[in-house]
Amino acid sequence: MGNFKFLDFGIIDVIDIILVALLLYYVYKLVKGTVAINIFIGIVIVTLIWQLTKALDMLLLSNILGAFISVGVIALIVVFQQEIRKFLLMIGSTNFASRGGGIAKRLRFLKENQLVTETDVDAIVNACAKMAKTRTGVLLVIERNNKLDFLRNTGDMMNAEVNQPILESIFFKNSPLHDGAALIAGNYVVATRVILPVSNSRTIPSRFGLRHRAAVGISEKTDALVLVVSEETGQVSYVKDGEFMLFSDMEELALTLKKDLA
Ligand SMILES: Nc1ncnc2c1ncn2[C@@H]1O[C@H](COP(=O)(O)OP(=O)(O)OP(=O)(O)O)[C@@H](O)[C@H]1O
Repeated sequence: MGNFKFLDFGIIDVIDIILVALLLYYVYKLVKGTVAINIFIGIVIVTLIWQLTKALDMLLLSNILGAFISVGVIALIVVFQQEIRKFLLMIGSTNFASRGGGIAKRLRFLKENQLVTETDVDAIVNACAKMAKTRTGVLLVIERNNKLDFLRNTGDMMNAEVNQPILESIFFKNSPLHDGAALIAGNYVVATRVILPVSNSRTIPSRFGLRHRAAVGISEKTDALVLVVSEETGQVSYVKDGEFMLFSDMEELALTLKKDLA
């Protein structure tokens, strides 16, 4: 019976399993669509085999796998440094720092079933719609809980209240500011010509170039929302958590943005 001690189940074991499942789910969400997903799946398989060999008392194999896994922790930190960074950012800024203020913010801005946000979403969406018609390339990053100060230094600081003409003049083809991304925090354009990290994700269709890859890149690393207008097709895309959404209905886009910013 000694061999089947692991079958004794208590409430703590159930909680333990649920927490590990949650942890695995969030790690999976972080690495989904990146090359790290294959490494993650490999680690899960090796760990399962290791646990199985331990349970079956296969000493030699379990010792070899155990040694491999303990050394592998250092390799993991190197391989997953981007994901670990995003995970810590998520824990540090999304959950604790903003929750208290979040409820007050929601109450303050939720009027008669209308979502009112600090950021002038209508000005942003109208500007994108107009620039889509004129095939003007746009890359707009909207800050949420994760601070994007590390990006501001890559471009030029600005402090202009968000409105449609300002956005149109930033991305106007002959404007010296049109290259790179513009960064919005609150209701201010805080930087232009910002260089974003480019995503290596293999799920991005090859017809999308660097502008779109940069949009996915920053949304994978932070909780920022990104709007892209393609210079080639005039297509408006909304990027969140590394996922692309193509929008042709601007009212629907405005509503989605307001919900995500509320
Ligand atoms: N890492 C980056 N950070 C910020 N902006 C970038 C980055 N990479 C490219 N861009 C912007 O995207 C422009 C080039 O876009 P490119 O044509 O490669 O992308 P695309 O996704 O095909 O977009 P489009 O459909 O508009 O052509 C650059 O001129 C620059 O303004």
